[in-house]
Amino acid sequence: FSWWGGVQMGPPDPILGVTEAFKRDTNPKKMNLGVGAYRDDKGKPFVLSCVRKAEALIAAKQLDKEYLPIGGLGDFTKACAQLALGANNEVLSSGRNITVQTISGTGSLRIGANFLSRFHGGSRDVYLPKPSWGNHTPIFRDAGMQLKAYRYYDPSTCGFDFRGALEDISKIPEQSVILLHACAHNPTGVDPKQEQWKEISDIVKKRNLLVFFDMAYQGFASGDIDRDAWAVRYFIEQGHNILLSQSFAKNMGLYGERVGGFTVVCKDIEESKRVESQLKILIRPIYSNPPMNGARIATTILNTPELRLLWLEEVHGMANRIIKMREQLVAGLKKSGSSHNWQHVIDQIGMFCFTGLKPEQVERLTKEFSVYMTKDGRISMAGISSGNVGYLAEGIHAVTK
Ligand SMILES: Cc1ncc(COP(=O)(O)O)c(CNOCC(=O)O)c1O
Repeated sequence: FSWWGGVQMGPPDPILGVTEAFKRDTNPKKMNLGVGAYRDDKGKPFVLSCVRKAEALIAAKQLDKEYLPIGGLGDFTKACAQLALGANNEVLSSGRNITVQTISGTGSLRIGANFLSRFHGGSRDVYLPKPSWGNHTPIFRDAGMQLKAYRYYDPSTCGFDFRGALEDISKIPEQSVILLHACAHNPTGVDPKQEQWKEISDIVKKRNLLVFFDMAYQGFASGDIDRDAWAVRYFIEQGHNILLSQSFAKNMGLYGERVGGFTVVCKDIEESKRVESQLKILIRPIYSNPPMNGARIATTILNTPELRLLWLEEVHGMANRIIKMREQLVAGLKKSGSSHNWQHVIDQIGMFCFTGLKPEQVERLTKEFSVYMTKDGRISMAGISSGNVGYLAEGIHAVTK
């Protein structure tokens, strides 16, 4: 007897599906520009040496395996909030934030979505940039929120549709939730300039919107942790009591360790205690308490001066390699004879580049050159190395000339 005759075969995840197709390709020149995970210049996954050193320090302590509290490792949540807000941020000294350890950035977004669904009386509507990270939609939808969108990417310039964004945001009903990518927008790599963030902050305040910042790439975008957190800190300074999700997947390379944090900035410490109590009640029946290993690694790095310094060098190094690949790809396109304007490849920031390739051009690039990427023309810059950037430039030129 079948219990599950009614279960349909679901579509493969658009991002992870690309990797499956890549694996099946036998072309030795094949390139996987799909998944957003950093690779070094040899195309290999990269474990930061500050992580290895932290692991050795932790192992030497012979710590026990007792449960963490529901909200996670206390030293981690403190260091996580300090990293995002800056150590001497008024929010931290007045204790009006509550930060819980989550199952990486996805877990943080989902806890935030569930919290909104249960406690935000304002509106069920969450406004995402158009486009946004593919997983944002099912995360909020499955938590019972309604998804709406505001203009963000301008295909005609492969840049930021600032006017369109302001126009749409100025029409968002009061007390709706607006999701903002703090830096390194996924999938476009397009970030507002600081002057534009200031106007966005003003209009968001005028519309009395609840801000949910997703900061999955702090330090990985520009190479500077303070610069990448500028928008988050500016909005808080302007009086927005934000929600914030953080991930250490990319900036510490802790992908599979699932290290993240969720922060609610409250009116005062009394409110933060009430919110904390409800976050614990929400988390307990989902996974009870979070995994300790990755949180211990991140905390050891952040709180050990020489490891923190080493981390800052290594995250700067990762960002720099990506920026260099952007420059080399554009140089390669010019050398291949392309007459298009590829400036957006250099102007965009973070793991991804929205090339502007049309689906049929993506199709040809895959068929004729075994270059794999998502249909929207997004490429993960991390998949490019000094060894294959020339080949990629030839391929993109061939399908766009
Ligand atoms: C904007 C954003 N938020 C949150 C996350 C959450 O990441 P994690 O749950 O791994 O911390 C990610 C990770 N993206 O995954 C790479 C890809 O799109 O191919 C992200 O891009």
